[in-house]
Amino acid sequence: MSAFDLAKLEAIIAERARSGDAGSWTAKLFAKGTEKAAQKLGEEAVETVIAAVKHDRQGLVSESADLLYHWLVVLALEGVPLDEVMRELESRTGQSGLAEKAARKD
Ligand SMILES: N=c1c2ncn([C@@H]3O[C@H](COP(=O)(O)OP(=O)(O)OP(=O)(O)O)[C@@H](O)[C@H]3O)c2ncn1[C@@H]1O[C@H](COP(=O)(O)O)[C@@H](O)[C@H]1O
Repeated sequence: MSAFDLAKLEAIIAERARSGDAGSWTAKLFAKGTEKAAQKLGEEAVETVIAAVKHDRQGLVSESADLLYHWLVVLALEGVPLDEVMRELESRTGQSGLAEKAARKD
């Protein structure tokens, strides 16, 4: 299991965004804003789907990494911390999550 995780990538993205470094893809995306970053996110999602349906295992790994990176960039641009998404996912697990889901259907 890799020691790398999405929280570490989120921290790297925040640091690179602040850097304004001309050689930084992250800084360039931040300068262009949510619309461009969300467009890239959509492209990476489509490329991930294509790799999956082609059963291209290495492509699926590589496109998934691109997808997660661009997803975190969009979250950061919109001021949504990764932890908020994790808490949302957590709320959907176990009994309390199921109870909430049932309540939403009423
Ligand atoms: N994980 C990533 C990551 N995944 C994808 N990309 C970049 O996303 C870009 C877009 O991918 P595409 O396949 O669409 O490339 P492209 O065809 O050149 O792009 P367009 O022509 O469509 O604009 C590429 O330039 C990739 O390098 C990433 N760029 C950065 N990171 C992480 O962010 C860190 C900081 O990077 P910089 O901001 O570049 O310093 C890195 O150390 C990595 O940890």
